[in-house]
Amino acid sequence: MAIRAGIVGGTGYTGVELLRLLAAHPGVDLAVITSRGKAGVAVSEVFPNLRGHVDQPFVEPDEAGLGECDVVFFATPNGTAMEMAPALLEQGVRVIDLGADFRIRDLELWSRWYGMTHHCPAVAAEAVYGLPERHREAIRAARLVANPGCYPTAVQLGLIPLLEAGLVDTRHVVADAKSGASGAGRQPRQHTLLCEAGENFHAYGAGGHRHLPEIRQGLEEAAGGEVGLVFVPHLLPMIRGIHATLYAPLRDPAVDLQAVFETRYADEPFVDVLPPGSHPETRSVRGSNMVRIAVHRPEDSDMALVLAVEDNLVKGAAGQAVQNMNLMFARPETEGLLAPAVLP
Ligand SMILES: NC(=O)C1=CN([C@@H]2O[C@H](COP(=O)(O)OP(=O)(O)OC[C@H]3O[C@@H](n4cnc5c(N)ncnc54)[C@H](OP(=O)(O)O)[C@@H]3O)[C@@H](O)[C@H]2O)C=CC1
Ligand SMILES: CC(=O)N[C@@H](CCC(=O)OP(=O)(O)O)C(=O)O
Repeated sequence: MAIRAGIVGGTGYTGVELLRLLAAHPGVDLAVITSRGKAGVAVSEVFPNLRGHVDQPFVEPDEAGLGECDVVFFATPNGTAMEMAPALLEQGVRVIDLGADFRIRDLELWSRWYGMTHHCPAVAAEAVYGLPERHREAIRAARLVANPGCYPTAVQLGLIPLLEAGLVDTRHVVADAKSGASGAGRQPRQHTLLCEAGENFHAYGAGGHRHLPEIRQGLEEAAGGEVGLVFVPHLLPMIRGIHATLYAPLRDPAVDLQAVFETRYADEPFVDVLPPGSHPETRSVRGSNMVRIAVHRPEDSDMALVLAVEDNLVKGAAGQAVQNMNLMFARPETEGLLAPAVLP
């Protein structure tokens, strides 16, 4: 039987990416797609790429029959899922939140970074962090999955092989990451206008970004202890893609880094460890659920240097959410996610 899926926030960038992936998924029936602003309008009228694939209308989130779904994805701003998820869970609906409401276990820390009081702490306590490469078995059984953020996915996948194996001096880890402008969402904002973001490049959040506690939580779990992390995001003048350059001081510079990464990810369908000396490009993953990783030990340095690329809207959001849904509903993990990247 097909999985009846609902999407809250179908008019945003992660929402339309979910629609693109789920419309082509053989095991999914797109039952409910919500928008407050476009209720009654056909999805394909708003998104012409979906004409002939998703022609049904958007509906209001409150009259949406979301309770009739098997799974509901929240592709909404932070703070929305925590309002609506408890009632859905009570009705037996499984929930995948693409936002950050359930990602951080320490809710005081969450409140400090997100500027809100958590609406449902008891529900938050049962959420499973949806990074399959770390929590596959727990995701299969989860009622509520906290889909990781876009930067946290790339940074964690780039560093966990080193941290799990205890190879790094964890006091001084640096994540220098760059994102395309779709990472900021579809709401118009001055800094993502073409004339502001085009022909321009800058860091932001250098003094502290809300992904810092999320990344640190995942890295500390992998390392089994504290990790001193500096994380600096940058806005790239392109639409999709994240490139993370990760610096980790090695305890033993003689370790075979290539073998460590190849062994750790040998069975991972969506992590590609590139041959030695490679420099992954964001366009090699554009539109695909793959993360590509290269590991270097630069000349005369005791650092491991990891380069990781992903599509922020796919493995960084909607693709990972579909991967999690596949696990939760005992479907093949890669179902609907194997299309190669779009190039050029
Ligand atoms: N963009 C990215 O690369 C990534 C984003 N994320 C996270 O995913 C979530 C969605 O991001 P993104 O798609 O970029 O955001 P957008 O701003 O592009 O879209 C947000 C969507 O949510 C809907 N919405 C807004 N407020 C509410 C509400 N109160 N109730 C119901 N629906 C609402 C909007 O539709 P309408 O107003 O019509 O109802 C719209 O469809 C965010 O939490 C974001 O942080 C995670 C990883 C990557
Ligand atoms: C380029 C850009 O602006 N990116 C966003 C990250 C988007 C995201 O994934 O954030 P959450 O899911 O954690 O809200 C930012 O830095 O705020």
